[in-house]
Amino acid sequence: MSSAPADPTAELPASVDEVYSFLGPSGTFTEAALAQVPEARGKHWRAVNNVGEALADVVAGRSVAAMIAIENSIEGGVSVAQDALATIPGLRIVGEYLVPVNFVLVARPGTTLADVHTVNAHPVAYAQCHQWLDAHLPAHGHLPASSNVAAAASLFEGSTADAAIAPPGIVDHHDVTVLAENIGDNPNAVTRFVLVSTSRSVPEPTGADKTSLIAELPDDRPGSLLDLLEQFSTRGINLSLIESRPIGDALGRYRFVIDADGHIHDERVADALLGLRRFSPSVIFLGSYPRADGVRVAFDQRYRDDVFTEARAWLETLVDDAGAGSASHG
Ligand SMILES: O=C(O)C(=O)C[C@]1(C(=O)O)C=C[C@@H](O)C=C1
Repeated sequence: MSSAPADPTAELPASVDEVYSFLGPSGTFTEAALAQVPEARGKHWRAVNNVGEALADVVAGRSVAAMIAIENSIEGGVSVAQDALATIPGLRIVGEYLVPVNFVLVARPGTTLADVHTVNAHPVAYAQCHQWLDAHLPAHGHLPASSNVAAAASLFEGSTADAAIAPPGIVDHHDVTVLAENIGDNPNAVTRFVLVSTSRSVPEPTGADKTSLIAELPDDRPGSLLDLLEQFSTRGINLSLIESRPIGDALGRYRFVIDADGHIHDERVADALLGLRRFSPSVIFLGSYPRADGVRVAFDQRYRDDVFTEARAWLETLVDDAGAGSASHG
């Protein structure tokens, strides 16, 4: 699945810049996402057990960056990742990667579908295979796993599960029997991954960029969410994602996870951030980075950089005039 599979026995490199953390073991979709990062090629890939451990590596300086799943086209946002980005200070998204995901049902050799009572699977993968499971194993039980590859590996490590949901490439890693192929509800499912670091330097704008933010509403009143959305709509900014997550301190309190088209170095995006900052009690800037699909989203020409610059120059003219005691009304 990946060009540079992790080698857990490899010696730890001298510098932390050489280490990338990812959800292991080798063969996961997360590893396939890391394989898309040119800077990670030839470096040490540290396989960890969950998103929290991957991000803790970055915060503690054990790795330069961590690859984490953030959104699936069927399941939506990966809540554990969204919540971690909202609560762990200092994290920045520096890249976005897409991996098509499809799944097989595997078992120990000799097992048939009729023998399967319990299925081991990562919760995000499990949620993408409901239709097939309901149709073919309506009475099965689910045993959660830390990753899809870990689910398959556990079949040989004393797991009580009879089968596991895994990536098709699992046959290269374990001596499993494939009981069924393409068991995902949607053959075109895609998972979006992000590379997270603590670097304060923002990737250069490419013209096809995304800005990720997490913001809270100032108060619980009619129109509050509309006020938040207006910060973007009045600057001609499209949102590709907006999801609510409970803040966790009381019922009915939410924070909003937002992906906006554009880069913080785009005048319209910077201006929306200023508006958001004035309005919201908590704005987390998670980063501006190139879109994985490279799509340059069209926007209304009234929100071009030079239109903002020209308007600011006009404002400065007014201030100069006023200072000289001859305010212009032009
Ligand atoms: O990377 C893997 O293979 C995983 O098991 C994790 C994960 C996820 O966390 O969303 C990745 C992609 C799939 O959508 C399902 C599970």
